[in-house]
Amino acid sequence: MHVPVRVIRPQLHWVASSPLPTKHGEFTAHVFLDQGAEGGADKEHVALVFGDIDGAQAIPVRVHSECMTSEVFGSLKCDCKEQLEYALAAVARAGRGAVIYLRQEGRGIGLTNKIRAYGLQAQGHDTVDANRLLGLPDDARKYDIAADILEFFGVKSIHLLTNNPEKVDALRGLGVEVIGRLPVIIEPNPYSAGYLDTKRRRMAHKLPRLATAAGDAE
Ligand SMILES: Nc1nc2c(ncn2[C@@H]2O[C@H](COP(=O)(O)OP(=O)(O)OP(=O)(O)O)[C@@H](O)[C@H]2O)c(=O)[nH]1
Ligand SMILES: [Zn+2]
Repeated sequence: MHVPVRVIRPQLHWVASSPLPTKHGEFTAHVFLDQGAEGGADKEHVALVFGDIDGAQAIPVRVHSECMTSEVFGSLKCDCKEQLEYALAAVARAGRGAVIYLRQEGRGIGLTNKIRAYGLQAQGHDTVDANRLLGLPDDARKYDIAADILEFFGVKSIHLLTNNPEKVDALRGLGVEVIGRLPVIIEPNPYSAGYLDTKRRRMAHKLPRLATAAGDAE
């Protein structure tokens, strides 16, 4: 059987797609093979597309970063899984849009380092200081592949589902026309409250101020 592959750029290929029914409706899952990943390992990024987005303007798009701990294991330490669910529902409700799922676990430092950082957080350090104690950047993510994927689909302009203004700036810097930002606010729980507050205070995320600082040890 001939398996079609489309080259987006030398180390980024569209390699597969299929309808994917979800509890939010039927998406089409597209897989993009990234052979430019640092350390040599290939990465498979996913775009979940709802409706016809070719040439689309002002559609809702979420550029989401992998978080195995919450999305697979149900960790309560962060809001990632609920943000992902929220975004899928919002895109389906809008009738067209996309969720781009990038395999940059732990804000790009990888699972091993994220778990090391969690170990430091368990000793009382916040999410920013934990990364720094490991000699790692606060945020090591890149969004060039998301920009390439949007261009591949012919998307003209988007509303970005995020609380992170740096993500908006990064995508704009890569040539994506981001018309506006749609907040993705998830109610904190006792384990995530300190983390979300740190994102508000130290990472400039547009999040509501905490009523109390309870659970602040992250
Ligand atoms: N290094 C590190 N990464 C974390 C931690 N908690 C969650 N992450 C990762 O953070 C990434 C998500 O980034 P966030 O800062 O939650 O949110 P964002 O994507 O910048 O902003 P939103 O678009 O509003 O979600 C995922 O890759 C998670 O695995 C942590 O304590 N340390
Ligand atoms: Zn998370």
